[in-house]
Order: sequence, then structure tokens, then C-alpha cells
Amino acid sequence: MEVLWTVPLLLLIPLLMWTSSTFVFYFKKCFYVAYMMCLALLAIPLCVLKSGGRDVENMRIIRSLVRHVKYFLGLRFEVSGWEHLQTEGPYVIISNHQSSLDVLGLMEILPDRCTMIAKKELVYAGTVGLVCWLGGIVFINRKKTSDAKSVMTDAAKTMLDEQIRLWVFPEGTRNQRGDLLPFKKGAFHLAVQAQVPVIPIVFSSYSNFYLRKEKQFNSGNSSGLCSCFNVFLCVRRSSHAEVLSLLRRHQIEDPPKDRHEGDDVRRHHIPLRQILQRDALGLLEHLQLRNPEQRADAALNTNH
Ligand SMILES: CCCCCCCCCCCCCC(=O)SCCNC(=O)CCNC(=O)[C@H](O)C(C)(C)COP(=O)(O)OP(=O)(O)OC[C@H]1O[C@@H](n2cnc3c(N)ncnc32)[C@H](O)[C@@H]1OP(=O)(O)O
Ligand SMILES: CCCCCCCC/C=C\CCCCCCCC(=O)OC[C@@H](O)COP(=O)(O)O
Repeated sequence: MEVLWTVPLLLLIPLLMWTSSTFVFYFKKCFYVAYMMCLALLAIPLCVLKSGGRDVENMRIIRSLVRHVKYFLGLRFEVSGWEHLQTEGPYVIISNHQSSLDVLGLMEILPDRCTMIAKKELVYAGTVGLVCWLGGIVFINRKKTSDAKSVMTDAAKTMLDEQIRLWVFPEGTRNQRGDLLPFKKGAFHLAVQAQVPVIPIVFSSYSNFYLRKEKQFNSGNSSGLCSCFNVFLCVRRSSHAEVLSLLRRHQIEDPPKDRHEGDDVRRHHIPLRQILQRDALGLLEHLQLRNPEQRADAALNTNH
């Protein structure tokens, strides 16, 4: 009896996938969330067995479990500038943030001993939340600046004590407008307090395959020739002029020296501007790429 309604229902899904792009959007999003929840369920015992609890080393397990998810969603990542991530010791990564899909690109290139700064609400996201906690993600309360600042100051110390790298989304929220929101300043304070490099990473624009507002999540280009979309992930080194222009645009200045006097995190003070010039800061909006020609140009520009 049950077969009678199960069969048409199963046929309905491909039919809707074929006819309704809104259905495809919700189907893929639900699949993504549900599948990540399942992967997280698998990751939990593995992390506990490996490290006995919360530990940045668990990110290796999470990274290897998540890396194949892109195939289900028709996404591929082209990476340029890997070599900039080979920098020794701790550093701060900053990148643009378009969607929760960024997690896939992030896991594609996540260096060892690197974890993230995330909003505290994520810890309540079921099995995914627990895995984030086990992976050493630093949770901040965006509504309470003073708390968030002190958590980040502690993180600066932990970075040095435990040789950890931190990935921060300085826009502080998802943004798919094709530009960058004004940066929050925590990532830069972190770098100055820990006296570590800042490495910028750019995700090219998702707008040719994923539009949250329009409920579009395609898996083939308009000519139908391609069954997947490439996201271009670019790790940058850049010129002095680019650094200055980015800092000015986001009105980021060095924190006054006395703000950190007596801070045992740092023994000497290298100002932010110098950290950035020394260790590469890309002009992120310049690289919010839309088409393959621009991608090719950018790849050429980043190779010097
Ligand atoms: C299998 C399953 C796998 C699952 C895997 C899951 C992976 C998950 C991946 C997760 C991905 C999750 C992704 C996500 O969840 S993204 C959302 C969470 N991320 C962020 O919010 C980014 C980090 N936020 C910040 O950096 C903000 O600056 C904070 C929150 C700290 C304050 O924000 P606020 O809104 O208040 O603005 P403001 O930046 O203008 O700062 C205000 C003032 O405070 C000063 N100030 C700031 N910071 C510091 C400091 N540290 N020491 C001393 N001072 C500091 C600053 O100079 C300024 O003062 P002044 O200069 O104007 O005088
Ligand atoms: C209280 C709910 C918190 C969100 C729960 C979503 C559950 C998602 C489950 C599986 C999805 C796979 C991994 C998701 C990682 C999500 C990271 C993310 O994108 O969080 C959003 C945050 O960057 C900015 O938040 P807002 O744009 O300010 O909003």
C-alpha cells in the first residue's frame, strides 16, 4: 500500500528539480545542512578519540570529512597562491564571506593548526555546533563588543602559546552584494597583539551559480556545457599601495601604543601597517571576481 504513494513521490522530486529552480535551491540547501549535520555526527567520536576533547588538531579530521561535499553541490575550487600559506608559525587569515558555502572553500585550503572565529550562535547548531567546539573554534558574542574583544585578546595569547592560526571573516557577517562591508577591527587587533602576519584570502563571487535572495543554486552554466562551477580561491601577496588603500578604505589604524602597555602577549611592538606590508595584504574587493577572464588576469597578477 505504501508503495502506491512512495513511487509518485519519488518521481515528483526529479520532476520538480527539472522544472523549478526555487525547488533546486531549497533541495540543495537542505541537503547541504542535513549532510553536514551527518558528517558532524561522524566527526564527533573521531575527534573525541583523537584528542579527548576540544583541540585545534581535530580540524584535520573535520577538513578531511568535509572535502568531498563540493562534488554533491557541483562546485570545484581553483586555488592560486598556496605558497603564501606555507608561512611558518601562527598567522591571521582574513577573507570575504558570502555564504555558509564558504566552509567548503575554507576546508579546501585550511592549513594545519588553523581554526576560526565564529558567532556564538553557531555553537547551538546541533552536531555541527559541537564539532565547531571540538575543532577549537573561538566563539564571540557580536552583541557584546567588550566580551568579544576580551575573547579575542585571549585568542591572541593562545595563538602564540599553542602556535595556532586563526581564520577571521572581518566583514563580521555574510555579504553577497559583490563588494566588501566595512571591516570589523578584531582581526587586525589580533595580528598586532600577537605580532603575527595577516594573510588575505579571496573567494571569487558566487553570483554566477548561487544567489540567496533570488533563490538560485545552479549546477550547470547557462550554455549547459559545464556540470559544475569553479570558485576561485586566491591567497594574496600585494603591493605597498594596495595595503595602504585597503587600510584607508576600511578606516583601520594602528591601535595606540599605550592601549597594550604591560600586555605580556607582546615583547615589542611592530605596527599593523608594517605587519601587513611585510606579510601581504590583498585588495580584496579588487578580487571579487565575476568572470573567467578576470580570473585569469588575477592569477597572473598574483604570481609576482
Ligand atoms: C562536519 C561539519 C563541519 C563544520 C565546520 C564548520 C566550520 C565553521 C566555520 C565558521 C564560520 C563562521 C563565520 C562567522 O561566524 S562570521 C561572524 C563572526 N565573526 C566576526 O564577527 C568577525 C570578527 N569580529 C570582530 O573582529 C569585531 O571587531 C568585534 C566583534 C571584536 C567587535 O565588533 P564591533 O561591531 O564592536 O566593531 P569594531 O570592529 O568597529 O570594534 C569596535 C571598537 O573595538 C575595538 N576593538 C575591536 N576588537 C578589538 C580587540 N581585539 N582588542 C582591542 N580593541 C578592539 C575597535 O578598534 C573599535 O574601537 P575604535 O578603533 O573605534 O576606537
Ligand atoms: C543559530 C543558528 C546558527 C546557524 C546554524 C546553521 C546550521 C548549519 C548547519 C550546517 C551547515 C554547514 C556549516 C555551516 C557553517 C555556518 C557558518 C556560517 O556561515 O555562519 C554564518 C555566520 O558566518 C555569519 O552569520 P550572519 O550572516 O551574520 O547570520
